[in-house]
Amino acid sequence: MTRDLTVTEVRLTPILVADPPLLNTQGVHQPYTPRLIVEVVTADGVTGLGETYGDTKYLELARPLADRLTGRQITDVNALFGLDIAVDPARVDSSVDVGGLRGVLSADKLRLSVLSAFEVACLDALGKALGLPVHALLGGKVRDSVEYSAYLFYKWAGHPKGVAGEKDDWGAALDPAGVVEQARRFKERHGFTSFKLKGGVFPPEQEIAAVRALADAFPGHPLRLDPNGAWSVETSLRVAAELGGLLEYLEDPALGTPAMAEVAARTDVPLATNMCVTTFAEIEEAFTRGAVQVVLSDHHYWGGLRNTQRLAAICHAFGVGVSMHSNTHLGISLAAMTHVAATVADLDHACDSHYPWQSEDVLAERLTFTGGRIAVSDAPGLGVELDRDELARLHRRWTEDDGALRDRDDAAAMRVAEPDWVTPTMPRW
Ligand SMILES: O=C([O-])C(=O)C[C@H](O)[C@@H](O)C(=O)[O-]
Ligand SMILES: [Mg+2]
Repeated sequence: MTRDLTVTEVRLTPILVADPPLLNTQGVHQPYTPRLIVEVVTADGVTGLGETYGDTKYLELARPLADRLTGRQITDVNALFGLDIAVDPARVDSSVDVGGLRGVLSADKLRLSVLSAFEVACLDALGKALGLPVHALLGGKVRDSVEYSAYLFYKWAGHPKGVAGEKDDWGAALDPAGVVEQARRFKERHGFTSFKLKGGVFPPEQEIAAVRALADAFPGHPLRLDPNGAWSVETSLRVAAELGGLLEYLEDPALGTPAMAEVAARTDVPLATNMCVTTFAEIEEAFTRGAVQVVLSDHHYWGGLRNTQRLAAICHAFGVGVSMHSNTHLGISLAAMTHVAATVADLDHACDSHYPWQSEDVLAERLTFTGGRIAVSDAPGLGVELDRDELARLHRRWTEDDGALRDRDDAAAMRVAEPDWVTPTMPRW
């Protein structure tokens, strides 16, 4: 049977999705966060799905890219990466993204972050057209399920008074007992057996106490702590000395490759990052200086699933571990992460995922964790279906927003509760 794989339409739908009041070193999550849903439609009527960050700077690039993809074949993904789409320099003039939570900001990284959604959508469409799962298009799975880690956050019970937002049933977690209770729920609801605590919120002593409480409550479960670069080298070393034996790894204790290299040189605790190595250009310095022992790939900003495989190969060559980072994302991206993770042989750590925090999704059927794992789908494409009504509802929320929520700004969200809040100067401790 011949198929017409020509792209006849690319639909871009920005949405706002509910997010609980999760705390990090920059501030707190907004009640709604922007995502972009990409649909690539072929002449045969096959639709492929992709998802990426939805802040304005990503949306601006998505339109010209969508126009350039239209008329090409969905198999033309490599050429997509060669397209010279101009990036407004004003969009990348701050040197970091979301206050540094996503690492450096560059025109190339911005382009890749948008391209990743197009790549995933093309692979989904191709898989559907051929009757093959995405993992098969990536060379085939080496495991039938992918392990994820519970992503624990310090958290308020609700968004600040007067802020419109969805309610959640997780309650507050502001001390060791609250963190342990949250972890218990994660385990009960999803079966996770490893835990990551987002730190950098309270002084290190309090976060050390929380990790100790987790270790007491869940003996033998791998634990991680990630302050998003909020500590000095000396503080990082103190925390490493105190928690050493309890941690699977310490994630981005200090900001930037030189500081991470200094910490790494003076501790045996492995260091992981999704901040100082977020582009291929940053690999050489970090790896040759031994600054990181695990890179947490984010297929959005690394430029898709095939680039994630390339990153894994480079990590392998340098004896550096690889796993996956996650920001607020929906089921399309979780499916994409699971397909690529299934193809990486030496994925030695459970991947991160914010998905359990997302009460809303654009999928007709949510993905579910069993024993902390997502089963690798063998259905054609990503193996997920869009819920168009829900997509329309979340898009309506985006169109009705006055612009205040269309760009993630955790410091601004924090100022609603604490008017004097400013983005902390790093290192914070
Ligand atoms: O692992 C990480 O560093 C992250 O997931 C960064 C995120 O932005 C996280 O800190 C968050 O969403 O608050
Ligand atoms: Mg991190």
